[in-house]
Amino acid sequence: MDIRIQKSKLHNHQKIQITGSKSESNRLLLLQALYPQISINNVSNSDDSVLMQNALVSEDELIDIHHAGTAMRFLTAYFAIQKGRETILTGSPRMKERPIKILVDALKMLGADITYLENDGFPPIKIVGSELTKHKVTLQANVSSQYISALLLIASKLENGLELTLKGKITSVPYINMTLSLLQSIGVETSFIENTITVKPQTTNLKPQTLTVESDWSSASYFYSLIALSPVGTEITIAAYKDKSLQGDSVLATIYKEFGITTTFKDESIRLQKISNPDKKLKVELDLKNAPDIAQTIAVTAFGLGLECYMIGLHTLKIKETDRLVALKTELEKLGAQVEITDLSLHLQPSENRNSNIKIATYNDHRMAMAFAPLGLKVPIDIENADVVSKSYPQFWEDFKSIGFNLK
Ligand SMILES: O=C(O)C1=C[C@@H](OP(=O)(O)O)[C@@H](O)[C@H](O)C1
Ligand SMILES: C=C(OP(=O)(O)O)C(=O)O
Repeated sequence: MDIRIQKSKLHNHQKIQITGSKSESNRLLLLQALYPQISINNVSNSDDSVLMQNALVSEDELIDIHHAGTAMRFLTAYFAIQKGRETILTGSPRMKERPIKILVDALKMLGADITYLENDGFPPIKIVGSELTKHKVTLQANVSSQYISALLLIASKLENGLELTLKGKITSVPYINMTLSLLQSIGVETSFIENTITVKPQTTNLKPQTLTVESDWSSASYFYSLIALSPVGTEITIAAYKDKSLQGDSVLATIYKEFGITTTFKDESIRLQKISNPDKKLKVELDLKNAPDIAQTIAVTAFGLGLECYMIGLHTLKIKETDRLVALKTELEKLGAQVEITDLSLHLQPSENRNSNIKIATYNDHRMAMAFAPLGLKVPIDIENADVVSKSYPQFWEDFKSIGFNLK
């Protein structure tokens, strides 16, 4: 399904409810499978969380996780400790290009039995569940934090817990801290000192408890972009958010101040208001190693405002749903932008040039579709395979329509 966004204007003062964080949900679903005393409120209705949920209750040998990277990594660790069970974990063609060797090597060092079924270092993999008897492992931390979170999530079920030593510059740190915070909130003891993370084994039963997932901050980014591209005075309220978030993408509130947006927390909601237009000479400079999922949104906001934007810390973007650096450059250039990329950075030149009626390719990447949609406030635009949004935000187009977007 392609979507055409005609030139649109937002209804002011709207309120939108956003589904639970995909990252928090996928962690808590796995923890709930290990500790059934846990109940979860506001679980994400994203495809990736539904796939995670189904995989955890499935009794099939073959589990296909489609495009869900977090689920792929977390389930690799989960099935490695399901004693006596054989599981084949596979995914979409792109998933078979997303590396998993660092995690598989670490699990094997702890005693796991995992083999590659096609290409070394990549899914599909065959896992024979066993008791992992070792408890110390060192792994490279600069490729994806998901490998680290996967190990931490199963750690309290290992006989002696886990002592993880991280090598190299640690990437996407807030996601590691989110995992540790959720473990602590259910009662598991953890510590993170310098480059060593320790998780104690959980020997007693956890008490029954209900945890509430905060709404997804990466999804909130598209509303920040919308408000940034709207006239001064426009505002929107989105729910349900907390002042103290576990999600690193909550840094949006700080980043979008530069684009003239204020964020006010009230009654578990945030109100985004456009209070000024940024100076045309503004150069947006950011290191996004802690918040890689909002890079596409920010690049498109800067383009829509005609601003120069230089972002570093983007080394993980090449191994996500698509090579997001190449995808951003290709699609922004179709619209008239000038973009240079390296393996870890993107530089967008300032320009008022904006071609209209361009068809944006989405490369099976939900964030390509959602990041480019707000440009519909400036020029008519087509989004190819617009249903990719369901990977993290199935109601995305309904919500955009309800606040004034003219979609065909
Ligand atoms: O742990 C998580 O929930 C995630 C970690 C990040 O991945 P990397 O650590 O690979 O950057 C992020 O991009 C992804 O969308 C979700
Ligand atoms: C990178 C993402 O997800 P995953 O790695 O879980 O596929 C994302 O949602 O932007």
